[in-house]
Amino acid sequence: MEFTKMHGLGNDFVMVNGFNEDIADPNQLAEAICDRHFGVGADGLVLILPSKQEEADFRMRIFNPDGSEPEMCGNAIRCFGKYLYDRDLTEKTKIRVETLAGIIVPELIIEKDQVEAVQVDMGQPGLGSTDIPITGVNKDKVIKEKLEVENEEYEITAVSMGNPHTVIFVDDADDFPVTEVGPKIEEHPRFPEKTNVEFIEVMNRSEIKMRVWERGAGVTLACGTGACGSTVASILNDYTNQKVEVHLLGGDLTIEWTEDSHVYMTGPAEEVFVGEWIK
Ligand SMILES: N[C@@H](CCC[C@H](N)C(=O)O)C(=O)O
Repeated sequence: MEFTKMHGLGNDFVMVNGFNEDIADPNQLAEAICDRHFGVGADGLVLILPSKQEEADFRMRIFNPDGSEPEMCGNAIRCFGKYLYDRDLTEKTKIRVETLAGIIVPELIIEKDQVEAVQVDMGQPGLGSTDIPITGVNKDKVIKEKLEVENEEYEITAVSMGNPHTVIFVDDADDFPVTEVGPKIEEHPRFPEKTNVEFIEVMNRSEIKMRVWERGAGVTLACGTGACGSTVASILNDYTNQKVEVHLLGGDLTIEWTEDSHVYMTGPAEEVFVGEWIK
């Protein structure tokens, strides 16, 4: 099976062209191929597929390293756009991609026939408690909600970008024990579908610093949907303006929540190598 290794700000993916390859068990393949010791090593397996819906050009499926299938991945969809363009699989630069979070639209920013960056219309965030979903509260916005975790109480803001995000504002993101607190919140019983967890330090009204614990993946260098969810959470709490530079361990993303209530994400996508999986 031929694959391509790509990344968006160090959030790395094994990309497989499902037009050519028949993947019988993608959940199992994701666990094996994402393993950093016995596999290729990645934060996710991404399948490039024909769309099932007429309104979409292609379909993206993404699998976490634990084999679970999330609804969406922001860094992967930028890689998805670059993959299609570089292999002449489309002439479009604005591509409608079917995902479990609905149709998402990456737009390629091309300079000298190279994909320099990708701006993605990530759609409208879900703000209600049933959108996230989170139990024990019935509200149209989940802001400054108390969450008991063992003997600690955290104040959370929760946002859905198709997938669930729980945002905690901290004084010092670099110093925060992400690997200790992240998994406890990911698996907290109030999140029936588990959750991604973002730890956010607000630097000023147009910059935030983010560290993330991803559902099904653990610590990653960047999370696109997480950067979008965290920007929306920062705006809901009136900590920032509508357009924010998000500083992640792997680099920066520009996120804007515009008046049409859609979230736009702009950032890079890189190809690293191609290979053959022989297992
Ligand atoms: N890294 C991704 C998000 C991948 C899915 C996530 N782990 C989940 O389970 O929801 C991104 O860039 O958005």
